[in-house]
Amino acid sequence: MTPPRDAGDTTEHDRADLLPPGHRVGDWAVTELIGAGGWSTVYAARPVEAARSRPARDRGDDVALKVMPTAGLAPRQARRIVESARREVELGRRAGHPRLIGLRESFVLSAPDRPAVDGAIVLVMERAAGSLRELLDAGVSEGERGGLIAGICEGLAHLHRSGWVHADLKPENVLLGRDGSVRLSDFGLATELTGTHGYVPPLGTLDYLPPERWRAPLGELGVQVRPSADIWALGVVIHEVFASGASPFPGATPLARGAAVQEYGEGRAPLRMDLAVPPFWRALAADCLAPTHAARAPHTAESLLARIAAHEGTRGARVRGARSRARSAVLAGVLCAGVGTTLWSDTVREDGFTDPDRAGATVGTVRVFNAERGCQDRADRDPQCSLGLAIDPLRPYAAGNVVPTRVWHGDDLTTDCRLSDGQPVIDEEDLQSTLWFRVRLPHGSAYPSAWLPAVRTKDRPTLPGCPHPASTR
Ligand SMILES: Nc1ncnc2c1ncn2[C@@H]1O[C@H](COP(=O)(O)OP(=O)(O)OP(=O)(O)O)[C@@H](O)[C@H]1O
Repeated sequence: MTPPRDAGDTTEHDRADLLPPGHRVGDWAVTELIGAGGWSTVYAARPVEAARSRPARDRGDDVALKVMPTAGLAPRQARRIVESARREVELGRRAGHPRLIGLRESFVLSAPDRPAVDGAIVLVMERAAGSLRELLDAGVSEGERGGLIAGICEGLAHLHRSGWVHADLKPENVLLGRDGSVRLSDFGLATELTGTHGYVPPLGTLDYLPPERWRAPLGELGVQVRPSADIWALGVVIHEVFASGASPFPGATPLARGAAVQEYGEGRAPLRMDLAVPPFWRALAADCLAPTHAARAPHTAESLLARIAAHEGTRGARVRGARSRARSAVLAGVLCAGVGTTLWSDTVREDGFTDPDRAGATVGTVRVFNAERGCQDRADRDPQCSLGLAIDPLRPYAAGNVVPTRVWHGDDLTTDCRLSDGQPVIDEEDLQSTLWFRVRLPHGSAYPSAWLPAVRTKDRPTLPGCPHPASTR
């Protein structure tokens, strides 16, 4: 919960705030420091009685104490802390769920001997074994990743169903039980929706703010947020889980990455995900990271969860089927070896695409160019190096507007016309073009033809202009 104008890191705490092991806080005795955020310090603690009578290894009743000091703060800051605690307590009371960290009680600490924490607000929470941030730092195993993301989605789906927006989703706030199960935490910014929006103070963690938050006006009630803001943050987290903690947005600092988010949001830069993110999760993250609220809104936590369930359900079957497919692929490779590299040069058209055999018809070839480093030398048609072809060249070139058929660097596509005033597309080298080529797809494809943006090829064959397509928007 860091002010957006900060660098996104938590501030250093005054050491006088820190409570030593054994210090009594209400009915609890501090056992160790867990960590500190911008406005609070979190300690592990156990019930005072148990601290005296039970062996250290018995941690069944361990709790986490979130201590939010108010002493010495300006009245506005103190009000902010009180408001943040109120939100946490309210949400804990009304929207409890196995995927949300449990809140046991809250009270104001009386500690006249320690003025730094006297009057602090204390939340007594279920203690988690760690956070997703710690797991990312240590390295998440491949087998854990899907389950973690599904757990986060379950928590978000419950929050959104209950009419709340978390508004500060990030790996520090994804806590993990001893069994690895997910518990969302830190509801200090969570807000209840009134209609389609909720309002939050102008705080948050820069790396997880969607493009629209960077220009959101600050009204009397705060800044407007919608559930799609949590979905954006989820997209960043998915990327981090699969790309060793790396953000999908380039930049050495949270502010620089924030600038990259804004460029992307304004259509001035493409979304560039790490190649380590597997295709299914890449597509899911891309939907979460749709640049506008409107494009993101169809991707609810519920719908993402359903997609994950279907994917995880078929994963076992796919792994089992992979061996036999690998055998078939070897056979297919042998059979195709003499065919050459021009794809889909067979005749036929049902859809208005020019029949190359027709007298006088003009067709050309465009060779696919993938500017992404590491993808040009690969011959294995790795899905992570594949490029999409648009369904509609008048709509944004993004997930949701691409045909299922993928293409790779070096593929030759047959094209019969060019459209000069399609949707502008910017490539990885910041070249922008509104030129598109209509290309034909192989028999049996879901669409008979699709559109290649000119930034994805170096070729400029002489072709007639395409009849202007009616947008499918
Ligand atoms: N119930 C809990 N059990 C175990 N660890 C917790 C618990 N609650 C918070 N933590 C950990 O304590 C640390 C501090 O949490 P806190 O909520 O104060 O700040 P933050 O989320 O890191 O930052 P900020 O709130 O300023 O955005 C975090 O690393 C968090 O993972």
